[in-house]
Amino acid sequence: MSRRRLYRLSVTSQTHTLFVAHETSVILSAFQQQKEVRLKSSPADLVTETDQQVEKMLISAIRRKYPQHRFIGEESVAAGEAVELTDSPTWIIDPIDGTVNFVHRFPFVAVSIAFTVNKQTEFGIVYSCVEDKLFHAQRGRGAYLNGKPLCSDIHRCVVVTEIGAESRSITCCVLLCYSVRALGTAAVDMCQVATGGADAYYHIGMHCWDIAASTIIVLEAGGVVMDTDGSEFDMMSRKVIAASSSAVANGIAQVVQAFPCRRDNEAASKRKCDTQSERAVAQPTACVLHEL
Ligand SMILES: O=P(O)(O)O[C@H]1[C@H](O)[C@@H](O)[C@H](O)[C@H](O)[C@@H]1O
Ligand SMILES: [Mg+2]
Ligand SMILES: [Mg+2]
Repeated sequence: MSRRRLYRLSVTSQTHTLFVAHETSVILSAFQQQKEVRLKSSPADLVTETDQQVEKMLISAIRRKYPQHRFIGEESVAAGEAVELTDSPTWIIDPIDGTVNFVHRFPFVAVSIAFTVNKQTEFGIVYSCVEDKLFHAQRGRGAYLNGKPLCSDIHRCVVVTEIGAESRSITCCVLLCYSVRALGTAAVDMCQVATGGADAYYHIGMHCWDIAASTIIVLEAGGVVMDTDGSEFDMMSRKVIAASSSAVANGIAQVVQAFPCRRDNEAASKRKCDTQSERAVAQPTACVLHEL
C-alpha cells in the first residue's frame, strides 16, 4: 500500500513572516492604489488583476514543489476551470477574499488557502492582510491566531453573516436577541467564531474557496460546522453555519430561510444559467434584526 504522505503545516513565526512577505506584499501595495475592477456574478462580486496575480503566484509556487497536486482556485474557476474535489492532494485557494473591500480600501481582505487529501481538509490558513492576523489550523493539532491557541468558547450573542454577491437573494431571517456583524470577507467572518469573538457565522451562496480554510480553523478551535438546514456540512453546497456549539448552530438553522443555490461542483454552464434562475426565483425577504 502506498505510504500516505503526511503533510505538516509548520507555521512558525519565520513562516508567518515569509507568508506575509511573499504573498501579501502584492496585496498590501495594491491596496492603496487605483484598481482596474471587473464584475463577475453581480455588483458585489468583483475581481481585480491583483486577485489573478496572487492566485497565479500561489499556484506556481506550490506546483514547483508538488507538481502532482491539484488546485481549486477562485479565479481559475472564473476563467472556466472545473471545480473537482478528488482524493488527490488538492489546494483550495481564494487569493483575495473580500475583493469588494479591497477595491474600496475597507481594511478586511484575506488570503485563504486550504489543503485536502482524500477530500479531508488537512490544514487551513486565513491571513487577514491589513490586520496582520494569521489564522491557521491543522487537523487534530488545534487552531492558532498569530501563534496563540484559539478557543471558540461562547460568551457573547454575536452572529456574523453576509449579504454579499447573493444580495439579490437575501438569506435573511428574524434573528432575535443577536447582534449581527459582517466584515465583507467570508473567511475572516468565519474565523471570528474560532476566536470566540462571535457565537456563529452563517452564509448561503459563498463558494468552497471562501470557507475551506476557515472551516478547519473553526473545528480545531472547538467549534462546529453544519449545513444551514442542520444537516452535515458539505463544502460544495454553498451553505454553511459555523458556531461555537451545536446548540447555537441548530438555533440558527431553525431560522435561516434558504434559497436555491447551485453547488460549486455543478457544471459551470449549468451553474451560470442557474445563477440567472436564482436571481429570478429568490425574492428579498424582510429582514428584522434585533440588537441586544
Ligand atoms: O469574491 P471574494 O473572494 O471577495 O469572496 C466574497 C464573495 O464574493 C461574496 O459573495 C461573499 O459574500 C463574501 O464576501 C466572500 O468573501
Ligand atoms: Mg472569497
Ligand atoms: Mg476572492
